[in-house]
Amino acid sequence: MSTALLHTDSLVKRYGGLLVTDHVSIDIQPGELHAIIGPNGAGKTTLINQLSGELAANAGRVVFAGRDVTSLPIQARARQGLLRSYQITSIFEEFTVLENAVLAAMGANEHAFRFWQPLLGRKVRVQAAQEALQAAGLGHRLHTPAEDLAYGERRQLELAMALAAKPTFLLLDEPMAGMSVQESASVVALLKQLKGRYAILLIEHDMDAVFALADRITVLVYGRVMFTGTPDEVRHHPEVRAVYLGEEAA
Ligand SMILES: Nc1ncnc2c1ncn2[C@@H]1O[C@H](COP(=O)(O)OP(=O)(O)OP(=O)(O)O)[C@@H](O)[C@H]1O
Repeated sequence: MSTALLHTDSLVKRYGGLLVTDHVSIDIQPGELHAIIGPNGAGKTTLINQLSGELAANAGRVVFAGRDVTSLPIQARARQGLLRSYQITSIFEEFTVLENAVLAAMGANEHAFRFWQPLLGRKVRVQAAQEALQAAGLGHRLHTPAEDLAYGERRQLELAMALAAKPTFLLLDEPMAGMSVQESASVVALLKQLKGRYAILLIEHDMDAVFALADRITVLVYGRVMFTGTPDEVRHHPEVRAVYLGEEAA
C-alpha cells in the first residue's frame, strides 16, 4: 500500500486526438515539495487542473489521503485539504486583506450560510487568517483594502487565503509569474518556510527557484513523465538535459 499523500494512477486527458496527459503516474509524500517542470505545452497546467478537480480525467485515478477523489469536484477536494492557490478563491477588492483571509478560512459552505455575521467577530477564523497572513508575509497589511495591494502582494494574499483554509496539500501554478526579482525572492523564502508543513506541488518556470526548493522534480514532456528524481538527479540526467535543461543546468 502506498504511503503517498497524493498519487495518480495512469491519468489521462485527451483533447480530440491530442493526448495532453499521457498515462501519468506520480506520487507525492506528506510534507514533500514536488515540482513539475517541462517545456511549454508539456501539460503541466492540465495536470494540476486534473488534481484540483477543475478538469475531469478521461482515464486513470487520483487518490488523495487514501481516498479515490477522481470523480470529486473542486470544492469537495478542497474540503479534504487538497487546495489550489490562485484560483479556488477570489479576492473581494473592497474588503481588507484580513477580511479576505477570514472568508477563505471560513470555506465555501460556511460563507453561504453565515455571510451576514460580522466577519471580524469570528475569533477562531480571524486567528487562522492572521496566522496565514503572517506566514505569507502580509502581517503588516491586515487592514489594507485588497484593491490597494501591489501585484506581488496580491499573489501573497492569494497564497495566504489558501493557507487560511488549512490545506494539507497545496497546488501552486507559477506562483512567481509576473513578479519582480525581489518579489520572487520573497516567495521563495516563504515557500522554504512552508516546506515540510504542507505537501506542495509546484509548477514554476524559474529553474533557480525550482532547484532551490524541490525535494523531487518530475519532468513532463508531451504529457508523459520522462523522469522523476531529486534536483541533482534531474540536473545530471542526460535525456532531461538534452530535451529541456540544455547546458544551463551544467
Ligand atoms: N482546452 C483545450 N483544448 C485543446 N487543447 C488544449 C486545451 N488546453 C490545453 N490544450 C493543449 O494541451 C497542451 C498542454 O497545455 P498545458 O497548458 O497543460 O501545458 P503547460 O505545460 O502548462 O504549458 P506552459 O508551460 O506553456 O504553461 C498544449 O498543447 C495545449 O495547446
